[in-house]
Amino acid sequence: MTGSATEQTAYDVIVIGAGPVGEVCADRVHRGGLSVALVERRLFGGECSYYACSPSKALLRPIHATHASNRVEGSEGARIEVSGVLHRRDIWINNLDDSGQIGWAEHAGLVPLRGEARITGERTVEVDGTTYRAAHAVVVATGSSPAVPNLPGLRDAAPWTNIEATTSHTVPERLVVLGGGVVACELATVYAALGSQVTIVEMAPRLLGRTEDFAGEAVRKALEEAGVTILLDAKAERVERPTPGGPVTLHVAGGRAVEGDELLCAVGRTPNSRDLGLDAVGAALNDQGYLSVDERMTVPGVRTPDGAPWLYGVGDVVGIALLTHMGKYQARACGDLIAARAAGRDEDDPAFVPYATRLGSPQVVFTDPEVSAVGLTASEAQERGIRTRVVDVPMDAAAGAGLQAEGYQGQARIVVDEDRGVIVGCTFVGQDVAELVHAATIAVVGEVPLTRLWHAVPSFPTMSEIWLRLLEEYGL
Ligand SMILES: Cc1cc2nc3c(=O)[nH]c(=O)nc-3n(C[C@H](O)[C@H](O)[C@H](O)COP(=O)(O)OP(=O)(O)OC[C@H]3O[C@@H](n4cnc5c(N)ncnc54)[C@H](O)[C@@H]3O)c2cc1C
Ligand SMILES: NC(=O)c1ccc[n+]([C@@H]2O[C@H](COP(=O)([O-])OP(=O)(O)OC[C@H]3O[C@@H](n4cnc5c(N)ncnc54)[C@H](O)[C@@H]3O)[C@@H](O)[C@H]2O)c1
Repeated sequence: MTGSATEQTAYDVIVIGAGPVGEVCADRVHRGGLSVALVERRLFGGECSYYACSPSKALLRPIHATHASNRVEGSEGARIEVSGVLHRRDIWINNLDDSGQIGWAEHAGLVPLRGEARITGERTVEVDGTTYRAAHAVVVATGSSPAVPNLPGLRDAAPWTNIEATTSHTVPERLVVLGGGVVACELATVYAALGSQVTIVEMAPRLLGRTEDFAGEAVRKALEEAGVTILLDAKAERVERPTPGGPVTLHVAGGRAVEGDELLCAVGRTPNSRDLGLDAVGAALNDQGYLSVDERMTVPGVRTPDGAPWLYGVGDVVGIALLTHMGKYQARACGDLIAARAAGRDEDDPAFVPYATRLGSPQVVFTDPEVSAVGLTASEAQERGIRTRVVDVPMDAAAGAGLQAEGYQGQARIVVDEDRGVIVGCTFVGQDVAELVHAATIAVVGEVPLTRLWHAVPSFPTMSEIWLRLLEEYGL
């Protein structure tokens, strides 16, 4: 605690938003010896813990386990039990009770404050009418919300977003999904397995547009085999829901109409950057509304009269990588930097710059097949002018994949920078490929020369032997 007259309302640092990113940043700052207030308007733990990562993955795991079991001779017959799957999800989101998360914050030495925060001046934050001062820094970690586009009739139709789709206790008979990105594909996998008749309406020509083409194609094929109808190149035009809670119709360009019992809107995110008072202190938002920060997660141009930076942004609200693990990476770097600056220590330590994002963030899409990838796709590497060589190998080239499932299907790709002899991108598609991506991340971020990587021998008979096959195919 700093100061005396304002002793009850002053902290060294105030972190706004207690999602995973805000929590990690606050913890890191506190470990650096500073007092921290952590403000949350909804649930401590954030979107990720209650409406995004945790519930979606809790719902998907039984589906993956069942499919995996049924693909192995001798263990067929596993089946989904809907009530068990939903119960497991409820346990993972603690029935939307955040007391455990608040307990963690208190135990970690943080001061949790419940309420809506707004920046009202230099290092000053108001929370539901009470003003708090930060001696050193304010961190904006307010995350993002589901985007709901201005499609005629859409808002009036009360569409589901990830919030309803991850917490529902009922399974709609027919679910229309607007969008074909990560949220759409994962939640279509869930609801198709729970028994819904699912239709995906995506305006682009393919699913999972940010991944390698073969990944989106494999997921499309698998979803169709699971009974999902997929409309690509489909421009949604308007929505009708004459009776609240009744059937909902999505009209698509060309005269086609799709009817469902619920409509899930999964077309991206909107940063929670408005109504925070950011303009008044000189912070800039980019054209999509994300808070602009420099490479040290510091908001440029916002300084104390002494010239000290005091405003920072981390996580979804800065829009650099909308992923929990990448936000937490920013939070660790930012929290340590704030503590160093407060102590007058050297701020040039490279650890304060989360530079690995530039090389490409790792991501796992938990569809079946899974897609795990890091770094650049082949076309992104070519667009950057890198002299690339693309190496493709079917996943069943590794004996471990064949053991994992009868008739295992999947593909692995590395994108090699030929001038430097290092991998700049890697994608795996197939059952259980999630855990393969960290080795790829080490290769990409570590910029490990292929000639050195050749000496990293994968164990027999694991799926990791795909690395050996990729290097052999490359010519090593
Ligand atoms: C369905 C779905 C599944 C996902 N699955 C994954 C996954 O498997 N892996 C992965 O890496 N990423 C996943 N993501 C992305 C991930 O959820 C986000 O990247 C992550 O939640 C970002 O964390 P954050 O702390 O920045 O923001 P959030 O989790 O959004 O938390 C921000 C918090 O700030 C609070 N807040 C906002 N404004 C204020 C204010 N003015 N005052 C006080 N509090 C405020 C909000 O209430 C919220 O609790 C998924 C996203 C979705 C939608
Ligand atoms: N497993 C994971 O890591 C995971 C899981 C879910 C979400 N996320 C993160 O959350 C973020 C948001 O995911 P998302 O799926 O909402 O967004 P997204 O940007 O990944 O996909 C949105 C999709 O909606 C389509 N679209 C946009 N407007 C449309 C319209 N009017 N009609 C039809 N289609 C339209 C786009 O073409 C795109 O394919 C992602 O950036 C992702 O990184 C991560």
